[in-house]
Amino acid sequence: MSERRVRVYDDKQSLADAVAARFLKRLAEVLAEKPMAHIVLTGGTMGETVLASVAAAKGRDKVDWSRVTFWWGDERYLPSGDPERNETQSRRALLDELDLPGANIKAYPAPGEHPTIEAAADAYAAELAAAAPAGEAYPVFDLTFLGVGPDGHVASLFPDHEAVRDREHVVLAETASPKPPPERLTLTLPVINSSERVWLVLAGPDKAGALGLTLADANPADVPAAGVKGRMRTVFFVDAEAAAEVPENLLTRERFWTAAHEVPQTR
Ligand SMILES: O=C(O)[C@H](O)[C@@H](O)[C@H](O)[C@H](O)COP(=O)(O)O
Repeated sequence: MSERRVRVYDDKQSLADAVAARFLKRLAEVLAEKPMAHIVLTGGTMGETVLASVAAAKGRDKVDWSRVTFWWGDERYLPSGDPERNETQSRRALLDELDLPGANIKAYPAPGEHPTIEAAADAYAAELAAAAPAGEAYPVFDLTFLGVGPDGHVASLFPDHEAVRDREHVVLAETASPKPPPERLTLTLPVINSSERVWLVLAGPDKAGALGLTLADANPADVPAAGVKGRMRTVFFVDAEAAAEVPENLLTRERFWTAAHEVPQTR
């Protein structure tokens, strides 16, 4: 039974630090149960801020990162190494600091690697299938991170765009993104929702409307974040500004976790 929670923190930095601490703890719990964890990262400033907090976290090196595979929910279709690529930003914030085999970083193709952007989407779908359990199209994602745009978009699934309604494909090309750059690759909503847990991380007053509509169960075609539902848990980690339009009874107000939540050793 999937449960939806809203956890509110005073400000953007304590939000990012708390999500980072929870991530390391959750990762240790996953690795106590299975040989490889599959994590889906997000682009955007909050996604990057959370990764920077993980990089700075005391418990970071207690994790056996060789047992973690990183995917992305979407990617800007830009040349490899472009500073605007989600992969570049995730590497800079965290991944390049970890003792992590390159094969564990599952980057989307860049322009030129395939004849078309649609072929690039198919190539990433094939990579997901290659890492999947027999007969499945993609791995079991233990945790998917998502940022949320002011219009309620998640990954590169934008309001009223075809991709947000698609239930057939695993990866799609978006060629008219209202958020630059226009060309992107994205997981579809069913694939995002196949995740055991989805954590949406939002900060700032410009997200209050989207969060309010999401929690009021708006139509996902209009507010894609409203269509997000992890198999076990869906948690919105937000700062006080983003929570401004959420009814108090839906909020769990938290202070940043204390060091009491140590990260168990998995190395
Ligand atoms: O490629 C991207 O831009 C992201 O995947 C996108 O979905 C992002 O997460 C949201 O736009 C929120 O971005 P912010 O956290 O910067 O507001």
